[in-house]
Amino acid sequence: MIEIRDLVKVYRGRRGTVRANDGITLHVGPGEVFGLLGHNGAGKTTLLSQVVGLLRPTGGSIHLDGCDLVARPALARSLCSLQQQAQVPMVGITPRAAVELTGRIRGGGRREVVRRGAALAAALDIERWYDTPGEKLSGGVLRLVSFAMAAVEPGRVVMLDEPSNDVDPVRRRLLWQEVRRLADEGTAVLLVTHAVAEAERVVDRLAVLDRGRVVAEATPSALKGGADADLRVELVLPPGRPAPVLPPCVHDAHHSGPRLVARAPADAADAVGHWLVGQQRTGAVEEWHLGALSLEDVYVRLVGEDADRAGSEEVHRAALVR
Ligand SMILES: Nc1ncnc2c1ncn2[C@@H]1O[C@H](COP(=O)(O)OP(=O)(O)OP(=O)(O)O)[C@@H](O)[C@H]1O
Repeated sequence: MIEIRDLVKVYRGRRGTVRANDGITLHVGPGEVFGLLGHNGAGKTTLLSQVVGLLRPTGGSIHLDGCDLVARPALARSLCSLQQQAQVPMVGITPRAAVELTGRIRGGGRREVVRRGAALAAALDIERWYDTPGEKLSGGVLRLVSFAMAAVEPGRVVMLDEPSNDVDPVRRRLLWQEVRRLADEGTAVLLVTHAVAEAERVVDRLAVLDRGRVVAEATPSALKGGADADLRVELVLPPGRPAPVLPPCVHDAHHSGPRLVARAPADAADAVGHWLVGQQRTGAVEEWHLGALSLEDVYVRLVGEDADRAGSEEVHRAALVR
C-alpha cells in the first residue's frame, strides 16, 4: 500500500514561488490502477517525481508498506518504476537492449527479463521494431518502448506519466490491457493521463487535481453520480438548421459546431427519448444520443474553466503561493 499524506511541494525560483502540490493525501493498493487527472500544470508529474525519489517534498510524507520513501529515495527508486513524461532519448540502442538493460538494472534475472521483454513487445504489437535502432523509431513506438521499460521489472508501484501520448488507437487498447495486467499481477499502478475517456475504462479509482489540490477522488461511477445522476443529451443538427426549442427539463446546453450537448434528469429519460425520436422524424435533428454522463463530462465540469486558463502564463501566476 502506498500512502501519500499532506504532500506539499513548493518550487522556488527567480520568478516567484509555485505551490505545485498543496496538501495531497492519497492511498493506492496493490492490484489497483489509480488515475491522476488534472489540467496542465495541476501538479501530477511533481507528485510522481516525489514518490520515486527524484524530488524531495517540501512537506508531508510518502510511505510504501510502512517504509518512509522520503527518507529513503534509493529504496523508492528500487520499489517504484516510472515511465516519465519526457521521452528518454534512444539513440544507438534498440528497444530490445533498452528494455532488457532496464530490467537487469532493476534487479531482474537475465532469462526472465528477456522473456518478459519479448512478451511485452508482442502484447504491444511492436515486435517488428524490437531490433531497430531507437533513432529510426516513431514517437508512438518510442512511447510504447518506454512503457515496456517501466513494466519489464515493475517493482511494487508502477507510475506512468501520459503513456498513451502519440500512440495509435489500436495500440492504445493494447497498452491499456497491459496496464490492467500489471495491476492484476499485484502491482499498484499510478496513471497520469489526459485521455479521460480511456482512463474511465482502465482505472479502479481516480483523483482529479486542480492547482495542486485533490478536488475529487472516487471510482469513475461514483464520480459520475451513480444511478440518479443526470443524463447526457446530444443532438446532431442538419447543416444550417437552428437548434430546436428544448424541453424545459433539458438544461446546461452548449453548442459545438452542429452538435448540441446538454443534460437532463434521469427520471426524465422517457420523455426526453420520445421528444428526440419526434425531432428526428421531423428532420429537426439528424442524429441523437441519450445516455449516462461520461467521465469526461464530469471532469470538464470539475476543472473545465481552470483547464481553459491552465495553458496560459496567467495560470502560473494563479498557482503562485496564495
Ligand atoms: N522545476 C520546476 N521549477 C519551477 N516550477 C515548476 C517546476 N516543475 C514544475 N513546475 C511548476 O509546477 C506546477 C505543476 O507542474 P507539473 O509538471 O507537476 O504539472 P502537471 O500536472 O504534470 O502538468 P502537465 O499535465 O502539463 O504535464 C506548474 O505550475 C509548473 O509550471
